[in-house]
Amino acid sequence: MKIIAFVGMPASGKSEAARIAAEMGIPVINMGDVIRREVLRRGLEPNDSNTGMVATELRKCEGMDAVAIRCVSQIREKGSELVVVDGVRGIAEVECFRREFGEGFVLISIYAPIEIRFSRVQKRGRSDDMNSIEGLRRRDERELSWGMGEAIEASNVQIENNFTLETFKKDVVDVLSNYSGENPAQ
Ligand SMILES: Nc1ncnc2c1ncn2[C@@H]1O[C@H](COP(=O)(O)OP(=O)(O)OP(=O)(O)O)[C@@H](O)[C@H]1O
Repeated sequence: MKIIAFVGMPASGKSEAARIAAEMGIPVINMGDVIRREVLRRGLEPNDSNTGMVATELRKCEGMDAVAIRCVSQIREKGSELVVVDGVRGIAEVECFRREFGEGFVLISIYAPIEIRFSRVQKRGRSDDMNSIEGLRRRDERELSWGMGEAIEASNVQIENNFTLETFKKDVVDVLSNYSGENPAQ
């Protein structure tokens, strides 16, 4: 079984990469959805402050790999040879997946500079998005405090997302194709 996870700073392009994987017919588990589901279950509005609060609380009560542990059973339930995980946020989550899936776990980091990420956030208009570059910087810091930097450093493959969506799509398809198909290269 191969598990491919995407990691990267907010708005670097992880969801876009997961969407491309889904288009290739690969099942996708979204780690952010685990948190957003919990926010709704608690009857809260799914905005940035509530998703941040619930994510912090889950990790505080259940450990830094709380969200990853919840994903492992969902990954196994897919019963697929290849599953993509969108939204690894910290090194404890990487360690959890490596413990569970060993060499079958591949981490792909996606990089784009903050100015480009902010311009994309402004166009995205998601309910938990921030409306200033300072807001994005604060979110970067929150995610870095969860070990995002170490998770990025632990990645097996890096993809830059500084150019057009077409270029990014081609790069993501190239990397994913290495791991799917009849004769995976790695
Ligand atoms: N190369 C690109 N060119 C133009 N727009 C892009 C590119 N890559 C991503 N985007 C857009 O930028 C926005 C942010 O990307 P996306 O939502 O995939 O980021 P993310 O890493 O999943 O963010 P988060 O961590 O906040 O969930 C989206 O609207 C996406 O469509």
